[in-house]
Parts: sequence; C-alpha cells; structure tokens
Amino acid sequence: MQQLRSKATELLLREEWKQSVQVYSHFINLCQQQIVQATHDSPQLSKLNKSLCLAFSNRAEARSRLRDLNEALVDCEEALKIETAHFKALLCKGKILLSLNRYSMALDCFRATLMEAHASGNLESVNGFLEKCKKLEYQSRTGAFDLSDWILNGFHGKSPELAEYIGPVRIKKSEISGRGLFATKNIDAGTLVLVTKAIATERGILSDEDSSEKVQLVMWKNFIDKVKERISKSQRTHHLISTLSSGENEDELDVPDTCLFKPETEESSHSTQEIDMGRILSILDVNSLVEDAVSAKVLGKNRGLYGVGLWILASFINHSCSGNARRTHVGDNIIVHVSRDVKAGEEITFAYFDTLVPLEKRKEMSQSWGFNCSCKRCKFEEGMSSKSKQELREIEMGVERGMDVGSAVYRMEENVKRWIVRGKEKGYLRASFWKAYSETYGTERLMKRWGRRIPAVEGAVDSVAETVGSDERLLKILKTNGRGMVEMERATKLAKGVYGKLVKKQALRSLLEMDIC
Ligand SMILES: C[S@@+](CC[C@H](N)C(=O)[O-])C[C@H]1O[C@@H](n2cnc3c(N)ncnc32)[C@H](O)[C@@H]1O
Repeated sequence: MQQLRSKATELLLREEWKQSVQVYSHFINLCQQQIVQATHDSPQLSKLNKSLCLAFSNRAEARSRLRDLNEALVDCEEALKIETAHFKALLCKGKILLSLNRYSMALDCFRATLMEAHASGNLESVNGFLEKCKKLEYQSRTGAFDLSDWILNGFHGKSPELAEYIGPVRIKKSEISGRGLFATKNIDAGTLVLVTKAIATERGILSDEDSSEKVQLVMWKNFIDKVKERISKSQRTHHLISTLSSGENEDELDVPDTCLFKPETEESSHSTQEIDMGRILSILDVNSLVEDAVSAKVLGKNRGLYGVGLWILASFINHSCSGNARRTHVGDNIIVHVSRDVKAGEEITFAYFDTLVPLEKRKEMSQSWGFNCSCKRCKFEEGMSSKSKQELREIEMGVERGMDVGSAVYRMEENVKRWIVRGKEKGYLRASFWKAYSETYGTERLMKRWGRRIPAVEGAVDSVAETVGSDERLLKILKTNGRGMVEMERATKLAKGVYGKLVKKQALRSLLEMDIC
C-alpha cells in the first residue's frame, strides 16, 4: 500500500492524470478492504481512514483535470464523509462546482476552507477563488455584466470570465415553429436575457477561399468529437442536448422546464438513456451556431478566426426577419440581449442570417437553413398583392443592375405612400431595401439629388431599428450623416441595442470609434 500510494502521488505530481487515477483506484480498493478488517476504534483504523480520505481527494483532483467532473465530485463527497472539513477535498469540490457554474455552492466550499487555508499559508489562493466566485455569483443572480475595462484595454489578455445567467425568459410553444424563448416581463433595449457557456466550440483561422471549405469540414469533425466527449462524460449534458430539435416534427416536441437549464439543477434526475449518435448529429446540424454571423458580435477575436459551437438554451431561440435580439460572443460564452424594447409575452428572436435584404433573398437563406421562414415580416411581404410584389421585384432587380439607388429609394417611398403602408410594415419594406437606402444616405452626390425627396436619415433608421432591431449598419449611416450631439445620443441608444448593456458609456463610445461596427 505504501508503494502504491507513493506511485500515485508521483503520477499526480507529474500530471499523469489517467495513470494516477488508476493507481489511486487500486489503493482505495485495498484501503477499503483493510478498513473492513480493522478493529473498531484502533489507531490503525484511524490511520487507514486518513489515507483513504487523502486518496479520494487526490483522485478527485486527477479526475477533475480529466474533466470527469461528476466522478471527481463523488470522490470529494467520499473524502468529506470521512473528514467533513478536509481542506484538499473542500478546495477541489469548490473548484469543480465553480467550473460547473454552481456558484453559491462553490462559495460555501471555499468559505469552509478559510480557517485551514489561514493555518496552512494558502489564504491568498483561497481568497482568489472566493473573490472570483462572489463576482460570478452576483452576475448570475443579477445579470449585471460589465466588460468596460477589457474593452477599454483594447481586448488585451484573456477574455473575461462570465457567469451563466438566465434572465426574464422562459421556453414556450411558439407560433413560428416548435418551441421558442419568450419574455416573462417588459424588457428594454440592451437588456441581457441570457449568458451561457458553450457545450463545445471549435475555432480555426480561415485564410484563402480554397482551403476554407476543407478547414471548415475538419473543424466540424473536431467539433462533433468534442460534443461526443462531453456527452459521454455527463448525463446532464446528454439529457439537455436531447431536449433540442433535430428538425423533425418540431411542433410535437415537449416544452422543457426552463429551470432545467440552470446550472444548479441536479444531475441525478436524468435517465441513463443510450446515446443515439444519429439524432445527436441532426441536433448539431439544426442548432450549432457560427460565431461570425451577421447578427453576432465577436468581441476580442483575431481577424479571420472562425468558430462553431453549441449553446443549449440559446438553441431555443427561433429566427425572425424582424428579430428583437442579438448575440455577442465573448470567449466561449454567448450573450443574448434584446436589440429593441420587448413586451412581456413576446417571443425572443434573432436573425440566423442577414435580414436587411429583400424577401426572395431571405427565402433562399432560410431554405438553406432547412426551413421556410414563417415570421411576421415574411408573412406580411408574402401577403402583399401580386402587383405590389411585382413592383418590389422590379426595384430589386433595378438595384442589382446598377439603377440609381436614390431613385430606387424614392420609388420605394412613393409606393409605400400609395399602398398606405404604415408603422412596422413600413419598417419591414425599408429594411428589405436597406442597401439602397444606406448607399443613398452615405453618398453626398446622391443626397444632393434625392435628399429633399426622401425621408430624413434619422426617420428611416428609426423605423428600421424599431422593426428589425439595432444593427451596426444603421449605426454606420448615422455616424456618417451624424449632425452633432443629437445623433451621438441616438447612436449611443442604437449601440446599446447592438452590443447590449455590457459596457458603460465610455467603453460604448470606444466601441463606436473602433469601427468594429
Ligand atoms: C435552433 S432551432 C430553434 C428552436 C426550435 N423551434 C425548437 O423547438 O427547438 C432551429 C429550428 O427552428 C425552426 N425555426 C426557427 N426559426 C424559424 C422560422 N422563422 N420559421 C420557421 N421555422 C423556424 C426550424 O425548424 C429550425 O431548424
């Protein structure tokens, strides 16, 4: 036993985790056998128990390094059954709970180690964990995230650690398709609705066109392998992924309780169903997101970096061509915020693809995603009279063939008046032809010619932002046409919709100036 113990410790120190787990397991077995045979209350029994406790906590450490977190947690519990305040076991348990995003339970563990940490000279490192844990626990409770410092430092260093957070939203049946995410109260533009960590991500640099497809294929394979590994190591992950749509009979799928996705929800209630890899692959096909989509901001990334990932709760968000939310990626986190004011009960939707384009283009895009878009904007545009649709197609084709974009905007506005299209619907049509609007507003020559016959830039920007949500291209036009402080204020409001309430005013201005929008 002595030899086994030394060997296991040596392997642990050499960071040979797998072998160390094996040797500790052997040692633990022997130790448990001897405990059964030892005399009650004997000094030998207490020595054996001490060794067993340490072995459990060391095996927990090795298992946690291998990301076998659940097994590692069980080991910590075993160690703590023997010695309720065992420093190493408590510290290891705290670290595991922290990486499982169970902040308040982790906080309890770190607090329980404080006395021993003080006595053994480990106070500084324990305090480090405590502070981190407190910050994350606060974020996950309040949704108060602040990336200002990181942004003002030019995204220097590692991306900030963010807590998982579920805001005022719940999963419900959707009129669009299957299940969707819905606001449970009125939410104002920029408010965060969720922050979740990816189950797995895969990133790579895409260089020239030729190699990028191959690189993407390899990345997709690696990504699938990572998801497989995560599923094999956690029944909870497997169960949560299984709640997602595989694209078939979506309207018949169960509506899971939103609480299920809270990190604190216990593992034990899940069945040990077999992994159906075919279904998992379909689920990944339907639900994986790329990080550099038009509707996503990726903060702090290098140019050319391409990433794919699976974020479970965000996977319940349906697409809409008049979406009210956007996503931002920071490290492995997805942050979803509303990009315009949202009423209680409204479905939270974001754009899977660029929606500042005409209906036909959007139809092609949604079909390439495997569905026919049934959002309100598409329904409205499809429901217009065939004469009006023909007129819109002509303008669209005219713009494609190089027609004067100013005259396209003028024709659009005249049509909108003639067809008596008002409010939101006006915004829908302007959004469909935004390319022509933005080129007109952004070109001095065109503004000289058409400026007085078309609406002011602010009005057009507002109507589009109110219907399809804030977008960096709207911001850009405001910036080029901006006239002093009023536009700066309007731009700041729009920027909140683009980036979410993640930064204070100064950092928001810095983002605006960086021109990443
Ligand atoms: C990421 S899932 C969204 C959540 C899904 N509705 C569910 O019940 O799990 C994507 C799938 O939802 C459906 N979907 C999303 N947006 C849609 C839309 N605008 N129109 C029709 N179907 C949509 C499509 O079947 C798509 O493949």
